[in-house]
Order: sequence, then C-alpha cells, then structure tokens
Amino acid sequence: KLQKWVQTKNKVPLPPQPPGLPFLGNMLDILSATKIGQQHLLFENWARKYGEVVRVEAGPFTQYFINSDSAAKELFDKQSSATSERPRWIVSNEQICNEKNVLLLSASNPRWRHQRKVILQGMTSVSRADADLPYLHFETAKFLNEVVNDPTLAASSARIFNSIGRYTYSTFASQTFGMELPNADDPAIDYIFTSGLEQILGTLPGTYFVDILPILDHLPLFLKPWERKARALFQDNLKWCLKQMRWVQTAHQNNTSPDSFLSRVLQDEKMGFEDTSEAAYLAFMLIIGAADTSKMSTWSFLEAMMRFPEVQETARKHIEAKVGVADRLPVYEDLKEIPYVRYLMKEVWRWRPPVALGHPHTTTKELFYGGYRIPKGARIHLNAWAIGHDPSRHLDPELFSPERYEGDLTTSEESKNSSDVKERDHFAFGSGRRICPGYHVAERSLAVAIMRVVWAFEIVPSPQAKMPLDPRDYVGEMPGNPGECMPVMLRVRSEAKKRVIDREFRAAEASRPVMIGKLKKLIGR
Ligand code: HEM
Repeated sequence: KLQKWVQTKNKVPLPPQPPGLPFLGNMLDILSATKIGQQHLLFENWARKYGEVVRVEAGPFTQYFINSDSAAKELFDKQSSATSERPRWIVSNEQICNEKNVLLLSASNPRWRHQRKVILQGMTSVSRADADLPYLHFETAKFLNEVVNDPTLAASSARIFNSIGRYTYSTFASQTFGMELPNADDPAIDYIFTSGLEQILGTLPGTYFVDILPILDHLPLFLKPWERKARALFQDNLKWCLKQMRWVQTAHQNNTSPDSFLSRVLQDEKMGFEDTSEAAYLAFMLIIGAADTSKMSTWSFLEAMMRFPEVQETARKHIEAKVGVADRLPVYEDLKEIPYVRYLMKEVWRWRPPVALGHPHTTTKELFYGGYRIPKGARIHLNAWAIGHDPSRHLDPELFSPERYEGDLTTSEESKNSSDVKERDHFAFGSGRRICPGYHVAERSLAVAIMRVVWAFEIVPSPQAKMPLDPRDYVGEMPGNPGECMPVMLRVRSEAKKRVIDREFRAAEASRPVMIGKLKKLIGR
C-alpha cells in the first residue's frame, strides 16, 4: 500500500523550471538580469512561458513563483495556514534582528502574532490611520512648500526623490516615535534606511553562507565574524531605539508628548510587550516597513504622470473640480468624492508594485496546485509584478490607464476580500495571513500625495531626459520601480496655487504639536 502511495505521489510532478545548468540551475540568468535591474522582467517572462507556478533554482536554493491570481488565492489565502511561515534566516532574523522583527519572524513564534495585533491596534486600523492624518497632511504640505520655494529642488530629480523620502520618513517617524525629521539630510533617515537594507539583504538567497550550511552556526563565536557583526548591528539599532524612546518619555513627563504609537504603547500596559525596548524596536521596524514602500509609490506615480500626460490632465481636472483651482489644498477626506484618484492608486500599485516579487513565505506541508506539487518547506513568492502585468488579466498591461478600474471604488481591504479573485485590484500588499498590515495607512499616504502633487504641479520630464522615456534607463533598487535618476521635474501650476501652499503650510506649522526634533532644540540638545 505504501509503495502504491509513493508511486501515485511521484506521478504528480514539480512545477516546470526554465532550463538551467547543473548545480547552478538558473543562477546565471538571474545574476545577469539582476545586474541590469531586471529580475522582474525575467520572472515575468518565465511566468508567461511556464505558467502559474514556476520553479526556479539558484544554486542550492529553490524558489517557487506564484504567477496567477487564482494560484495566489488558492495557495496564499485558502491554504494560508500552510503558507505563512518564513524561511529560516540565521543572520538576518536571529542575529541582526534578534528575533524581534515582525517581517522576518516565523509565524509559529507567538511574538509574531502579538506584534501583528499591536500594530493593528496601535497604528494601522482604520481609526488609527485616520487619527494620524494630521502628520501626513503636515508633511506633504511641507514637501509642496519646499518645492515651490526652491527652483533648483523642483528641477532636480535626485533632490525631489530625497524630499519625497524626507516626508515619508518624517510622517512615519512622527506616527511611531513622535519624531520629526525636518531635513532631507537628517542622519536618522540614512540610519533607518541602511538598517532596513542590511536586514533585507540578509534575506536574499546566498548572502550568508551559514544560511546554506546551518551547521556553521554551531561554531564558537570567535570563528563567526558574520555573527559578531550582526549582533553588533542589533545592539546599535537597539541603542538608537532606546535613545528615541527616552525622548518620548521625557516629552511625556514634560507634558509635551505628541501622540505616537510608542507614547500610547508606553502608557498602555495591556499592550503586553516583554519589555519596553521591544516596543521601541517594533516602532523602528514600522518606519522601515512603511517609509520606503510609500516613497516608491509616490515616485512611481510621478513616473506614470510624466509618461502619460493625458492621464495627468484628467486627474488634475477631477481634483480641481472637487477642491477648486486655488482655494485650498486637497485633503484625504476628498478622496471619497474623487473616484478617479482611487483608480489612480490602484493603477500605480498594479503597474509598479513596490515589492514586485513578493517577500518569501515557506510551506509547512506539501501542496498541490494545477497538476503540480509544491513540497513541504518550499520557498514561495507571490509575483505581484507578473500578476499585475498578465495580459489576460489586464489588457495592454504596460499602459498606465486608471480607467481600467472604472467603477471599482473598493478599498484595498475590500478588494483583497473579493469572492472572485479576478475582481481583486492588485497584489502589491501580498496575500494571506502575512499580508501587509499597513494598507490603510499606505492608502492614505498615496491618496494625499496624488491629490496634492497633481493639484500643485505639472509633472514633466527634465530637459536632459533621454527621449523617448524608457524605464530601463532609470532602474531603481527595488525591481520594477524607477530609481532616483528618473529624469522628472515639477512646475508649480500658478502663482495663486503657490500662495495657497505657503499659507496652508504656515498655518499647519503654527498649530503643530511639539515634536521630538523641536523638543531637542527647546531643551537645548
Ligand atoms: C505602499 C506601501 C506598502 C506596500 C506596497 C507594502 C507591501 C508589503 C508587502 C508585499 C509585505 C509582505 C507581505 C507578505 O509577506 O506576503 C509587507 C509586509 C509588511 N508591511 Fe507593508 N507595505 C506598504 C506599507 C506599509 C506600511 C505603511 C506599514 C506600517 C504602517 C507596513 C508594515 C508592514 C509590516 C509590519 C509587514 C510585515 C508583515 C508580516 O510579516 O507579518 N507596510 N508589506
């Protein structure tokens, strides 16, 4: 009987794999695509050629790419109890993050469940996301104000890129630590970004040899330079978090504490952290998860507006029809009366999903899909790029056309719950139990950026841009997303609009709570 079972089972093949070399598998193809920033296109080609689930081998690592909406629904949503684990990352998860980073924690770790719960309560529920809107409105007004008052900034794509980064980092540092980052060259921005990058690089196959040969982890510490470096990094991150936390506590004692995730966590013992340092570290992780993905969303939006000026013009008309030409700045609450902005958001995240190839999950049992078998322990990726560019799902997928969502006013949450997965808008936030918990916050961030930027500026290619524009000329660090060399510039639409921006920014600044950045100056440090 056992023999028969083994035979039947072996008849179910593994998913198809593109041809590769012995031992190296598909490594060379992947390396050459990565070198020119085009992994997403390589994996998209394989998706078109080999189907809904593709097996890719890179040396000792086998990855399974999930390339269709139906497969994503089946494997990540319906079978989520078997597909919510993460691979074991010895250096990144266990040493750099000391098993405290929600993004890398294994789903069976009770800390992961606890942190997800706290994130929702403390920052990402609809009511919390709404309550934090003043930070977003302030920071985006500051961004507009910087651009309209500095012609060299408005004409420099690298500086616009940094300024967008400043406002997203400052928005989320405010929401988490009550900490303002007023300047684009604030060292905190670079510190947070570099720390996040170290963690993510550590999750890529092959970065650390010990992840290939875990037995090396049993060596004594003095023979493991990677571990000493990783643990030092954790200590450094923790020190940084505790320093910010002390400011939150000082501000709290002085009654100058701005409302923030951390200030609430510190006041509410029911949040149930092991110790307050874990809460501070989580706040740090939240900035990492939120700031760059939001920055990339705004940046990709600028790419779309520059390349599809007719869409930009339609957007401007819709926005001005609701908020007026030069009466006031758009606010998040306008979104519900400007459906076109909702379509724009969906289209940005379909067209340029910031995490194009998904963050890896692993399976905890053998799964079957479409006549293929995915083994237990397999590393699976939701290929958000391939699904968003699947011509059978979205006609002419490289065309940026918000009209394709005409009539779909669903939020990200409503759309991900669509009973028919064909109706789902996009997969930029992942799927299943590990879906990004920040989508309500991310939606607010992108909606306000879209409304304000299009209302204020004409978004055009810079004079030195190589025409016709081609995304291959300005690849970024996140596959499929434009990099800082994207040749874009912003032109304020009118003097009257500039006056509105100046007026509203001054008013917002005057009514603003004292944030940690300012508090340091007030107390003289
Ligand atoms: C446009 C903005 C954003 C995009 C595209 C995005 C996308 C993603 C994706 C693809 C994942 C991995 C999901 C998976 O493993 O299947 C993720 C995880 C995560 N995101 Fe986001 N995200 C965004 C904004 C945010 C924001 C604003 C926050 C917090 C306020 C946030 C917090 C997190 C956290 C904590 C995780 C880890 C979840 C886990 O592993 O259980 N993200 N995000």
